[in-house]
Amino acid sequence: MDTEEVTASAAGDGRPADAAPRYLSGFGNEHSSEAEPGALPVGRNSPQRAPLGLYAEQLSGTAFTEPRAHNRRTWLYRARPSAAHPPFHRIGNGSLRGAPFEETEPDPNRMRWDPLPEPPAGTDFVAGLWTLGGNGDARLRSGMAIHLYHANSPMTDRVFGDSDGELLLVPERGALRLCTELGVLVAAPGQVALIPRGVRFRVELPDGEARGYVCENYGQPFTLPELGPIGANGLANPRDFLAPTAAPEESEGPVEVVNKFCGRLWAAEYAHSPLDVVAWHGTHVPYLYDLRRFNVLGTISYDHPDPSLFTVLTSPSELPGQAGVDFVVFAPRWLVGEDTFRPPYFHRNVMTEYMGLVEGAYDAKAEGFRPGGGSLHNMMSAHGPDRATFDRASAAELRPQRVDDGLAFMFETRWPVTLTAAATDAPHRQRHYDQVWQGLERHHSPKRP
Ligand SMILES: O=C(O)Cc1cc(O)ccc1O
Ligand SMILES: [Fe+2]
Repeated sequence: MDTEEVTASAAGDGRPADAAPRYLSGFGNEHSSEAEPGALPVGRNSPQRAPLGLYAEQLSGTAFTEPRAHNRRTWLYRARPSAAHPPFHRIGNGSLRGAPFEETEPDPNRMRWDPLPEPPAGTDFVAGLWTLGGNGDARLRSGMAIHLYHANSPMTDRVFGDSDGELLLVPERGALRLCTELGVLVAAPGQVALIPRGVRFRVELPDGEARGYVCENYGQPFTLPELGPIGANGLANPRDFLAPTAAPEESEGPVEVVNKFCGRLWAAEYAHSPLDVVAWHGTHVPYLYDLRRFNVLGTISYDHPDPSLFTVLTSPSELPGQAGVDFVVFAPRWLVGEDTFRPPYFHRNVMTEYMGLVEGAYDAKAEGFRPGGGSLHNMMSAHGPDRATFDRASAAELRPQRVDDGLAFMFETRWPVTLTAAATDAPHRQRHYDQVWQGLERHHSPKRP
């Protein structure tokens, strides 16, 4: 039996329950699932002979010795051990890059991009990955990378696994059907999915085409932020995170297993599908989260709180409060602040902010920030409302106001982001982004004492 099964319709993705994958609810749980009764050993992980002739295999996402609260590992019971494969050989990286990022000089300028252009026909998820930039070093398991994807073809006879980090997928157009070693997750725009480090998966495209964003986190696995004085509830609620249930694939090979290892792609031809896990239990699991389930908190008196209040997931670093990367969502909410400039304020931030837009518009930008596009405000760069937004919000009548015309998000990282050459030179980079802050007039002349 699986632990606490729920259906995707309970997850609110609008799909009929019978066609939907079955999910397990909870964040960080010791989940378990078996596709056939008796496949999961009882009372031990490594019996002399695993049930049903399966092979037992441990997948460790954290060091064996990490504290219990952080430890992540999963036991897999599979038709063939992952070890049964020929050597990996290098394959082309396409537009995918990894840290350290050294193709360009770190640039303090504010940047904005339009959505990725159409890919050539036959582009699958892996081929459709395009790296914008990042920081840290995958070899030191530290830092992060920002990728976008645009794909129009399902992955057939190939699966992908990332040794460098976990992948937070943020669909913007078209759902992703993620067939993973632990089962199936369907992530539609408005939802996010996380594939843990090393977990292999294939991406199918139920809508024929898919576009979105990826945060590749080389550092400590994403976890829920502390709630401090907020109390025991709020922000992203743990039970809204959904893990898959075992869904083994039968297919014999050949299957190309693509492995991202220290920034480069390698491949080995397996003679069987590596998605052949019949049962599993553990904590190193993929999950799905519906951003509209986020419990948005904000002021009920005055001023604009810092967007840390919108943190869905955080990857802590060794410095308290300085995340390797935070995933932050600007979900529909009410604004009621009295005598308050309500949109995001002008600011310069030691943390680096990459923003993307899943749909609609964002309340700091009147135009130019498009769904599928993105902006980068690197360490200490000055940004905030564009001129049109400043003028509008400074004059607005301050009634309770619902902001529900968009879904924006931010990857906020402790270290500056260095761009790839492709991102710097991209035809879809907006060359005149600075102009959105032009025309902010002087309204005051300081008086000399
Ligand atoms: O720059 C941005 O739009 C993100 C952001 C939003 C906000 O409400 C406050 C600070 C901040 O960096
Ligand atoms: Fe900002």
